[in-house]
Amino acid sequence: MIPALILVVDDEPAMRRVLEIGLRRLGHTVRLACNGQEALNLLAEDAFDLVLTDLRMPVLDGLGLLKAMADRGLQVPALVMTAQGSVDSAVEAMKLGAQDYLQRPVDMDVLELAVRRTLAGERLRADNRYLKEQVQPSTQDFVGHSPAMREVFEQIRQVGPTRASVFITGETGSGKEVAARAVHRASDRAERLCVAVNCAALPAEMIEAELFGHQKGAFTGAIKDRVGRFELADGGTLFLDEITEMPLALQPKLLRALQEGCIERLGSSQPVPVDVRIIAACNRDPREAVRQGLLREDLYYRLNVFHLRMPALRERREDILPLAQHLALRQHHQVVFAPEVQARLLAYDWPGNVRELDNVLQRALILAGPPRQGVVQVLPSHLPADLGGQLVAPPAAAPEVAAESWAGRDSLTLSDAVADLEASLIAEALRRSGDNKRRAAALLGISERALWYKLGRTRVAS
Ligand SMILES: Nc1ncnc2c1ncn2[C@@H]1O[C@H](COP(=O)(O)OP(=O)(O)OP(=O)(O)O)[C@@H](O)[C@H]1O
Repeated sequence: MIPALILVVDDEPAMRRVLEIGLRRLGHTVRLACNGQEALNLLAEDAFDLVLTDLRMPVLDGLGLLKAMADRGLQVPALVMTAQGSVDSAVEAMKLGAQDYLQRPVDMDVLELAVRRTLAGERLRADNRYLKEQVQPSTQDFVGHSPAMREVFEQIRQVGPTRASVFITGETGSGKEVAARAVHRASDRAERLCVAVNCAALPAEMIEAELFGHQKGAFTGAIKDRVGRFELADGGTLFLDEITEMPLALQPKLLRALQEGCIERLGSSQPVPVDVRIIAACNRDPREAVRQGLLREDLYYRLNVFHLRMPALRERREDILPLAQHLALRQHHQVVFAPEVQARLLAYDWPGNVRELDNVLQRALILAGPPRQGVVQVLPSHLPADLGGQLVAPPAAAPEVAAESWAGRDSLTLSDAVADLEASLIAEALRRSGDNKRRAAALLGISERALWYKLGRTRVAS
């Protein structure tokens, strides 16, 4: 459990003392106030994690305190203590933002549970706030039908339930974060958080505080205590994306945290135990980064217990169309791709991988306009001009090539020439698709059925 700073507000000194002792025993730091006004003064001075308040008090009562907190935008979770039978005031308090209410006399076990639940809820909200800063992939969707992706799924199934650190490599946008979240979901930590940190997205000087948290006053601007992502991920998984971008000076501290299972917030020398599984990722060869002195070798070995390689999208072209459908559905669109669109999507090399496919699709959905009868038609004009156009269109050199071959021909009839050109394009499409008829048909911009028909009547060797 994370030790929290709790403000206890009660006008009865004996009750304050009992609560103080009980909460301290649970490892929390406790401050005391004897009415709402005093509480407000303390709230202005410190960053509290939780307020536990009585309702009936002189000067400013519990409801008045909750209202004043809301008016001042103080988002500290609050628990209220009510006298037995006073359900109305408990309801009133909940309406004013209290998380829960406890009946007096307060049972210490019930209090412990309520505090735990409230702090965990607050952690979850804090984590969501963090994660919203990043592109948050939908957690349940991990599409892949290709043999390469089936292999990835199998590896995740095997390594997921272990505690092993996983190192994911793969080109940008190939789905390393989606894979990391899938590993987390396949583990017995799935109920806890998977917290992501992109080491390249954060300024170097901020990474340390983000990871380890800080005490109030640890540096200029540290106006309150802050829990770091290590602590947020306690019991769960910490995903360190672009690990080779982590400042070299910080890497020994990370290694120590992994070896010792505890961290220290900046500005504090008190070790905080954390139970975190680490998944790291990078889109370059990590051994090269080690050779270049960007990634410490000892850290690399610690992280790379299990290596997972995400294949580039062009290595698994059969995933392109199902992924495109899936990404469109994510935007709540049912789509139909014109044959030429399919061909161009399949022919393109996707250096930005699934993310680039997603971008192309979002653009296409905008250009395609609203759905008709629930379906969006994506046409070639909705794709960027430079996307995959090179494959199906005959290359600029084609006329000369054709002209040469025409010279020695017996027949100059147009239908024979067109049939020959068609046959050679079909042969090329089959070659490029590894004799996969469905993919070859898409490359040619015709239906698979039409391809089978043409194969039946042409001289193409399939
Ligand atoms: N197999 C997949 N199924 C569904 N969506 C995917 C898949 N792979 C990637 N995506 C989507 O593509 C986008 C990029 O994926 P992700 O962020 O996991 O890539 P990455 O390899 O971590 O990228 P980077 O190297 O830039 O950090 C996300 O929107 C993600 O949801």
